Amino acid sequence: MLTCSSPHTWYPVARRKKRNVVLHVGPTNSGKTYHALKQLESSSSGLYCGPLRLLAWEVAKKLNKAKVPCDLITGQEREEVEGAKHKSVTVEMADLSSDYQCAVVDEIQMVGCKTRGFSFTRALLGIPADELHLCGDPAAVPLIQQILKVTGDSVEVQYYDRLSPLVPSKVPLGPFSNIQRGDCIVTFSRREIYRLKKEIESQGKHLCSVVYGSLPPETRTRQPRSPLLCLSVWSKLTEFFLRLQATMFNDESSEFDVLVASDAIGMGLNLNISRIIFSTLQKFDGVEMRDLTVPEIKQIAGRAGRYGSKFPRGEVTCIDGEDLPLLHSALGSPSPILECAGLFPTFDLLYLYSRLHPNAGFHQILEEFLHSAKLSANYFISNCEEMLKVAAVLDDLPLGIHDKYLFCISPVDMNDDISSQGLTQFATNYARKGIVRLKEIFTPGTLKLPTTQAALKELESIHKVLDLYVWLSFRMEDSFPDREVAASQKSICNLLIEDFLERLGSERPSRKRLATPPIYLERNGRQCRF
Ligand SMILES: Nc1ncnc2c1ncn2[C@@H]1O[C@H](COP(=O)(O)OP(=O)(O)OP(=O)(O)O)[C@@H](O)[C@H]1O
Ligand SMILES: [Mg+2]
Repeated sequence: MLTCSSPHTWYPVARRKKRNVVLHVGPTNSGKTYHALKQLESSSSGLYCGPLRLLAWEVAKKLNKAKVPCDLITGQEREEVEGAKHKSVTVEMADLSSDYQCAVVDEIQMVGCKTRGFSFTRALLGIPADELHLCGDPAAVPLIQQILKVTGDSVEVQYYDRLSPLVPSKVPLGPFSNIQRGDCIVTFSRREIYRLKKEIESQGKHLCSVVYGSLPPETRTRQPRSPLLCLSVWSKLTEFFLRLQATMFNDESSEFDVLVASDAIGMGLNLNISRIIFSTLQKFDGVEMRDLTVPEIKQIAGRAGRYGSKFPRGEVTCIDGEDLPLLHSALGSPSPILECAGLFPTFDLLYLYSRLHPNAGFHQILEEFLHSAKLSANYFISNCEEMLKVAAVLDDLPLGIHDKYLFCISPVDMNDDISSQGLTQFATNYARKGIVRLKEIFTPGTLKLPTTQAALKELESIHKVLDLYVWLSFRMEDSFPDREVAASQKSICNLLIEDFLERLGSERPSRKRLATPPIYLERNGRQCRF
């Protein structure tokens, strides 16, 4: 029986090194990432792993600006820079086969996340770097030290203090006329985000940028909208505008001086926010409505008053006065100590297991592996329900185990009929012909502006299918050759969804016609898993 009790042995390349691990820990806005990046910048080769696509972008931009050529790699995009020996990636994309002089894993407390934790654990155990810098919450220190006891690495902890004050307000926001330049209102439903934006803009004093996480990071442009126009250029344009808009809120001369965002902004980002205003301290977590946790409240609040920004003092408050006691107590409490880190078997391990059970299907292999996994107290097995559903579908197809593994970790939403049908179709066509043309499942140029909630939902599902195609095209380039078309249709989907949401029950504010730049961040871990 194979066990998961020694996951550090899954990564022999990293184990051949004695890594110098430095843990940079402290409150938000204390310079943890800054100091780790300084080391990265001065190294001959390096890797930055972040939890968000925009953070990976922020770091790539910073390094390139400092004349350190740096590639950007996320689940959905690759930008290679000539001569680059550095890479900035979303953590799921970390390449464990190359040697690095220096690597940074940001927001390392995410090892404890139910859905994405295993990717942080994989990076923690598997990056073969001489120097490994881990940035995050002090609550992760005992667990990381425990995990690294068996790796032979040296571990040093550096503590940091907040660089600029963060002041919880004694009073709630009050009327919306109290909104000021640099405010960021945080809420958790997309409908609420657009409602708040409309309410703020109807006061006639501010224009709002929008950031949320349920869609991938693309943004509206006011470019001509014909799907026939420059298909291959379209997705690059939206990517460009995302970045332009991400910097726009930071720009003092910009008219978009207020941000309305979901908790997708709650990690690491350095935006010019003066005050965080929680519209609520409750969110739906996919299963139930619950209060935000202490770390969530602290992370989100920590976006206000970033050191070096034009707001040297951050403030935080709520719309509802009844939320203030929870806000104050959370900001005054330490995060609970992390007990265990997420884990998911590597392909090599599953392959070995399948050799021992040659007649078993992939679903059975995965299921038995998960049942028999004996974990040390430091780990938990990540939630794999979705993957088991995919494995059950794939077992009817003549696919190799590596292909099955790849489809299983893809960003499909098996609870969405259209998305799961998309996956089945892609896998079937791939098994039959070895090549999957997009037009076999989707006709480009047929996307329409939704007029009902049902049509909106359908468009969101189509978006997921296109997203899946793009994801697969990055891993099986020859077999999924229509990436450009899929990516541009995906961008058009985003434009249409956003148009519908902005129109939802609202007239545009009379002050001026908006060219509002929404910014979508990734929050769904499955989006860029690998
Ligand atoms: N010594 C320094 N000199 C100049 N700027 C700094 C210094 N330390 C930090 N900064 C700047 O302060 C801001 C906050 O730093 P940083 O992003 O490293 O904080 P952090 O502790 O990683 O916060 P979070 O927990 O939110 O990720 C950044 O814009 C960073 O560039
Ligand atoms: Mg940071």
